[in-house]
Amino acid sequence: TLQRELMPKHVAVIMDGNVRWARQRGLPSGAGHEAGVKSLRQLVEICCRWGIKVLTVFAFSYDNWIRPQVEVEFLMSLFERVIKSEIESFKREGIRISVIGDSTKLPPSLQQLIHDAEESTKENSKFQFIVAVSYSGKYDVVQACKSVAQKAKEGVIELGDINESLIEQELETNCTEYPYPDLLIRTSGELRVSNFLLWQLAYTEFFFIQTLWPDFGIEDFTEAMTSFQQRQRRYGGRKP
Ligand SMILES: CC(C)CCOP(=O)(O)OP(=O)(O)O
Ligand SMILES: [Mg+2]
Repeated sequence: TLQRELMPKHVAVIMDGNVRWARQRGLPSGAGHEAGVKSLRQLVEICCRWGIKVLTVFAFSYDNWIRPQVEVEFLMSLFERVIKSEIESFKREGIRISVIGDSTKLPPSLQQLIHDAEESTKENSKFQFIVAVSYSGKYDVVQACKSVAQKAKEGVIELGDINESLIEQELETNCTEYPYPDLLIRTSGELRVSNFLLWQLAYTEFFFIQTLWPDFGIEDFTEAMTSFQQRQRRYGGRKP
């Protein structure tokens, strides 16, 4: 059984398999994404109940912009619908929502919705829900380095000042006090990171599961948690 004191602080999830789930049922891709929203809402509830502090989900990769326009437009409208339908319950449940990624590519109405949702929940400290939308792990590192380079150019810092924490402060995960996921879960059997968080995953435990995201439920999450709680994290050290 799971032990509360061994719960991870920060869980990251690559929600994958929505389209395969839909195809298996002879449904359009949108039906898979709609079903995926239910899995996500359920996971947020469980994380809150189990005392996890941060959940980061990969909702739309910067590389997903190459998908068929009809699917991209469906996803953009789905994100709007979900924020509108969930924002009040997030406020009630003390959930802070943060969005990371290149928001400039999002429809202006979605950008506005995200801004308002972040503003109206930024004081909530019980649980932080980070949604990566139009996000690229490599670009996150690039923009952080650019900020540091700018400070060096302005003479605000010396080259000798540049270290890991200076760069980490500029990463898009600087919106949370727990920027490093303890556990990364990827569904649907794919065994890759797909340009999600990169720097932040340096010492993250990985858990891969065949379940397609729309089918992911408390049994799957319990399996991931059980596996995580059995891990010995040595951060480069060796077995005693
Ligand atoms: C946008 C993203 C969360 C959707 C994840 O599922 P997917 O569209 O990659 O589905 P498939 O891997 O089954 O093609
Ligand atoms: Mg996929």
